Amino acid sequence: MADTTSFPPLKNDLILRAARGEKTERAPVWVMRQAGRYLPEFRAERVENDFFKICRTPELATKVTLQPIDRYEGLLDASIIFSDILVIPQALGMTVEMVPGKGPHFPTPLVVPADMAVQLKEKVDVHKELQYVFDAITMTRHALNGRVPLIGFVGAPWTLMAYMIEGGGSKTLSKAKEWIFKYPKESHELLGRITDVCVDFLVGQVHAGAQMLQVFESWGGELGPHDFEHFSLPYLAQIAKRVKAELGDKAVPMCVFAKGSWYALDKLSVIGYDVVSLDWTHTPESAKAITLGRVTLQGNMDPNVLYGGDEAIVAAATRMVRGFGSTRRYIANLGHGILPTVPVEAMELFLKTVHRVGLEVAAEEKAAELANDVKIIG
Ligand SMILES: Cc1c2[nH]c(c1CCC(=O)O)Cc1[nH]c(c(CCC(=O)O)c1C)Cc1[nH]c(c(CCC(=O)O)c1C)Cc1[nH]c(c(CCC(=O)O)c1C)C2
Repeated sequence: MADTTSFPPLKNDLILRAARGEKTERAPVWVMRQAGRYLPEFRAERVENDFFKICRTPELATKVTLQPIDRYEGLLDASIIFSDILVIPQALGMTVEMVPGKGPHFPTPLVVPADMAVQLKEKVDVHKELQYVFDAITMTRHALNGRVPLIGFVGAPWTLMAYMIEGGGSKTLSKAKEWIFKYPKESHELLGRITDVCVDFLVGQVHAGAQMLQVFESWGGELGPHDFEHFSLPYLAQIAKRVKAELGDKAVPMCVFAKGSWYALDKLSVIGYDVVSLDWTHTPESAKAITLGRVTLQGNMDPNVLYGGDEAIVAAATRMVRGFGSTRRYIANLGHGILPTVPVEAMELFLKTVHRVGLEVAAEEKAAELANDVKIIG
C-alpha cells in the first residue's frame, strides 16, 4: 500500500495561497491540459501505450504528469494528474475508447433512459473502480518531491452526461439536449448518480494526495442560462459542498471551470468554490466587477494566441496579468486547454511572460504602497 500519510514538504505553495485569497509574490501559473498532446515526449509515450493504459498504470501516469514540470523547470506552479474526465463513465460501467487523432468514443452510448438500468452500475465503489487514479496521485506526490502542488480533477455531471449520451465529442449536443428537454426527470436522476461518483472520487483523490481540485464543466456553455441553472449549477454546488463537508479539516481549495457559461459567473462565485476558472470571453475588469473578490479568478488567454507568434503572445499575456493583477486572488492560465499542435516554445514564452510581468506588477504595487505610506507619515 502506497504511503499517503507522509509526503515530501511543499517548496512552492503559491497556487494554494492564491486560491485561499492570500497575497502572493507573483501570480502563479499552470495550463489546462499541460501534460500530454502537444509534448513530443508524451507523443513518444503514446506510440508505445494506449491512452487508458497510461491512465491505469501509476508509473506511466506519474511519468507523464511530470513531463511538463521537468521540461518547464521552475516555470509551472502546479501539476495536474494525468487521467481523463471519462474515467467516471467507465467506473459507472460504460466502455470508452480513445481513438488517436479523433478523441473519445463510446461504442454503446445511452440512447433512452431505460439504458441506464442496463448499462450503469447501481452503486459505484470508487476504491474498486478508480483505485488506479488514487495510486497514480500518491505516486506522483512522492515523485514531485514537493516541487509544486498536485491538482486532482473530475468532469462535471452535465459534461459527463453529454459524453455518455452523445457517445463522444459533438458539435450540437442534440442527443444530450433531447434528454434534458424530453426526459427531465430521468436526466436529473442521471446527473445525481454521476454527482455521487464525482463526490466520492474527489474525496478519494484528496486522501490519496491531491492538494487542489478542479471540476471541468467543459460543455457548460452549450446550455443557456435557464438550463444551466437547472442541469449544471445545482450539481456543481452539491459537489463543492459535499466534498468539503466530507473532507472537514482535510479540505483543499476547489476550482470550477464552466466553459462558455459567462452568464453564470456571479452564481458560480457563491456556490462553494474557492477559484472560478474563466474562458477568454471575459475581460479582467468585468470578471472582477462581477465576482467582487469573493473567489480567486483563474485564466484566461485564448489558447489560440499561442499560434500567433512571439509578439502576440507577449502582448496578450501581459494584458492578462496586468488586467487581473498579480498578487491577489489571481492564478494565470489559458482560457481552455492547450491545443495539440502548439509549439513547445510558445508555451515557454507564455509562462516566462506571466512570470516577468507578474513580478513587475508586484514591484509596482509595492512601490505604490510605499509611496502611500510616505504620504501618510509625511
Ligand atoms: C485534465 C485532463 C483532461 N484530459 C486529459 C487531462 C490530463 C492532464 C493534462 O492533459 O494536463 C488527458 C487527455 N485526454 C485526451 C488526451 C489526448 C489523447 C491521446 O493521446 O490520444 C489527453 C492527453 C483525450 C480527450 N479527452 C477528452 C477530449 C475532448 C474531446 C472532445 O472534444 O469532445 C479528448 C481529445 C475529454 C476531456 N478530457 C478532459 C476534459 C476537460 C478539459 C477540457 O475541456 O479540455 C475533456 C472535455 C480533461
